[in-house]
Amino acid sequence: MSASSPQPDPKPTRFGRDRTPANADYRQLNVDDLTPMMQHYVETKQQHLNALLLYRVGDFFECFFQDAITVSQELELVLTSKEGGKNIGRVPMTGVPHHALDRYATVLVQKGFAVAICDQIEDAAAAASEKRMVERQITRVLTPGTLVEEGMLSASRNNFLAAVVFVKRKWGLAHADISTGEFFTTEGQDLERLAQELMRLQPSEVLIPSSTPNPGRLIRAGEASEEIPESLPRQFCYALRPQSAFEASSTRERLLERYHLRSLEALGCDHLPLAIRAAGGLLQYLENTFEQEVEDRRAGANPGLRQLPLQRLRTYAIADYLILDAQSRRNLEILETVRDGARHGSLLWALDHTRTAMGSRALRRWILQPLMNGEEIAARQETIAELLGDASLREGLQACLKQIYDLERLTGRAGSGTANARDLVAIADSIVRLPDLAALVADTQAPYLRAVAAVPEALEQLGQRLHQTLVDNPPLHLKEGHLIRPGVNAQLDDMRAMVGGDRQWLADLETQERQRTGISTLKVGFNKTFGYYLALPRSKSDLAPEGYIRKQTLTNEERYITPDLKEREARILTAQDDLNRLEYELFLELRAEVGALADQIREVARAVAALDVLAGWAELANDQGYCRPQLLNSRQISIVQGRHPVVEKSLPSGFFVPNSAELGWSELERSQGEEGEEARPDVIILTGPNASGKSCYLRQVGLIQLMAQMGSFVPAESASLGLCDRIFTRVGAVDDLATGQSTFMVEMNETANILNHATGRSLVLLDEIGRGTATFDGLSIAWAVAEHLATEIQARTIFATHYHELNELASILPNIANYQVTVKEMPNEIIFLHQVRPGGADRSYGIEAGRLAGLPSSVIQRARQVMGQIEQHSKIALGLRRGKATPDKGVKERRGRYQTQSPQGDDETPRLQQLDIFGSCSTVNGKS
Ligand SMILES: Nc1ncnc2c1ncn2[C@@H]1O[C@H](COP(=O)(O)OP(=O)(O)OP(=O)(O)O)[C@@H](O)[C@H]1O
Repeated sequence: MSASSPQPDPKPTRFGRDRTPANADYRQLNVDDLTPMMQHYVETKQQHLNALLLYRVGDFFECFFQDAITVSQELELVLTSKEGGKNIGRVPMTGVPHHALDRYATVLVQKGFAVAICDQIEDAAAAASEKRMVERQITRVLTPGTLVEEGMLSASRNNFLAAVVFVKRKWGLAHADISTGEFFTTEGQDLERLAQELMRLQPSEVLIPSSTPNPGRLIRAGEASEEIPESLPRQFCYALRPQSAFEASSTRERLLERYHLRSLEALGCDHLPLAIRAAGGLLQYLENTFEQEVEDRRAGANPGLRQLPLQRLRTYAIADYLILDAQSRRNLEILETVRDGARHGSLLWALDHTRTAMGSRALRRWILQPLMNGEEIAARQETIAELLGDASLREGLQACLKQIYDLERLTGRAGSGTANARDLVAIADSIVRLPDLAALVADTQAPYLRAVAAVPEALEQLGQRLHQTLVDNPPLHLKEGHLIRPGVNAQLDDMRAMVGGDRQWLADLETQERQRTGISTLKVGFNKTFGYYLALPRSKSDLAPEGYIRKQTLTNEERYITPDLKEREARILTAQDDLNRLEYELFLELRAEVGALADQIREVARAVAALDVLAGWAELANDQGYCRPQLLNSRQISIVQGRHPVVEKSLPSGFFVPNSAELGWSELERSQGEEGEEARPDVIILTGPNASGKSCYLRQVGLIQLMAQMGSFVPAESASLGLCDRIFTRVGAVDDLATGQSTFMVEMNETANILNHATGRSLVLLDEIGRGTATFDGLSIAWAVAEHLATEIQARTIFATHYHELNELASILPNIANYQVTVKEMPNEIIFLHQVRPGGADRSYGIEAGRLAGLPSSVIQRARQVMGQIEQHSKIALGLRRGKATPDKGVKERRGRYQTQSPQGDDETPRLQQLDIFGSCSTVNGKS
């Protein structure tokens, strides 16, 4: 039994033949036979059929019937039983202690369950004295996508709830994070795009219209269901909603009403019917699960309606952002590494120099949504440039940002009525930093710096008021006083003085009674059961004076009360209750004031978060020597001496070998057949030995392009980059056992996806296509894919391969060039230079790698023999060439630019020497 689960019932649960506890299904029981509490439980459960119901009984939240079985299994708690009523017998039961509710509820929600919490809303003693059942109410329904509670959320990522609607291949998608208030909607044409967008958002819960008789059901991640279209990813939790929730006119009305508008034009979605339906359906769900009247008679004051803290709906277009599909995100290790799924070693890790939780969430969003708009990119770049040029401004800002708490989420909790006093103090502590931030940026120019240059007066006043009202370190509990400073409210001060007087009387009583009885060890004490008492050691109990009424006997102590003491006690306790109630009321007023300013606070919070990201990027650019890329409206990709942002960071300083890249044959050149300075290939065939750095190079080009479109500076000496609409990668090959697909099929699916969706504006990074099948099949496919990309799509492509035969393509097609990663062959070893140079490699040194990996020498020897024979006898039929790909004369001449230089070209020796000096070149035998 878990230490924190309730005491087992002495009577064990009866099990049926199938090992299911008896009476697990309350629908098969006669409700009238149930005890009153069980009847109430069942009534409540019937209103929340799709949630697990946690029902407060004393110090525990308990579950009964089938929920008890599920919860005990999911949380590994002991399943016990409780008497259900006359003729009923025992029903399954489990439970968690009330103080551990959040922890257990979080686990259930993370596992994809909805959890309804039914709490006691009055003091149990009051109900007991009137001999009636204590009143309970559903106080919160938790679902994966509707959390605001601290401790249930990760600070560095959004918790999105999404809603989708479809009409044939058209779709609408809305998403919201109620912990930060963000709310977005969009619509599109192609279901594959919808899946990509969901993969970007990684929502915790997706609402989907359904015509089942049981809408509201949650389909947990990975669970099979016919309700979910095949094209949608299965790794999310889906909540089935009735079709009516997404109905066109009611969703429009709901949005108009929410935002007090006459037309949705102001929200930018008036012309997007599916975006409206998705947003309206999402809003309805939130209103149902989140907005409700909260009553709590224990406190005397009523927190009232829990508001839904949503910001204004924002409409966006998928085409406004560079598309990076899930596969490419994975291959480029954007959020986590492929090997172990760790953040350390990912692009996110390399780019994260933020100081606030809001900043770290914004960073994640920006990384997943690189821009297509040159002006927006320029605004970010300008801010970085200004911060880069002024180290003291940057450091000052970062020091100030460090002291700003998570204003977005704190404000969300204030707006929704779930914030405690510490949350409000944290808001105040953050708001009072804003003028410092504004002062620091007073003389700056860049847009993101100007955005924090003025602090709204209302916020400054709010910060002061919060500080003046709340004590510095308030307790977590709101209903036990000690929240409000003296001098804030005259009535409160009077009450405190009165209680203080009575407490002094008690303190004096101890001294008086010690003197009167002559017992120096006499004490005045308090406990919850008996209230105030006078305590004497047992050895002195016969000295107890007249008038002492014995109340309790302990091993070493006798406890007494007196009529005077009881009278004072009644006064103190009543006054203390009144005092706590008044403090709570004052707190609620204050919280509502913060809630009323939520929009303004969040606007500032957004600006702070963006600045935090950019200040971090400026720091990174400064530390790592990044440059400001020039963004162009052409197909050009020119990177001079580029580096891989993550590999570089993981190697000792100076070890990474920079490489340049030129891609993107311009239309002008193509039409004029010109050979100017600008001539660049569309497709690079990249060859080189195993472990020479091919994958690293192609990833580096992709990451530099991505970083540039995020608005960041990039690891290069200089870069001129045309905006990309999409980056595709196919790197490595793994079996997708979960979907039953072989390595080769996964590879082909991904390749098909690229060929079907890439455009002339895309960047395609292919690593070893075709290696998962027989050599000739693989080579033929690789050949055809490269040809298709160069001729049909003309996408900028880097194609890393060990099929050296592909080097032939460059002599056929004008926009293909060969590059290789060079090595230096020594008598007993190969030195990796990691330099990308024009020309094609003719060896992979795979057998060398095998030798150094420890293959038996007999195997190595035999492999060399076999290779010699194959090289002698095999000839790849180059009849694979396509007629239309025959190059013209101009092309043959241009080809020399890419091909004639040998790998052992002029500048190789100096590089080798330089590497030797720094000891940075690696060798296949691992020595440097
Ligand atoms: N430019 C570079 N400077 C320094 N080290 C590098 C560079 N490029 C790659 N490396 C190092 O070489 C290792 C191997 O690189 P990479 O995986 O890119 O090789 P590869 O050519 O793709 O190999 P294979 O063909 O076997 O897949 C990397 O882990 C990295 O540590």
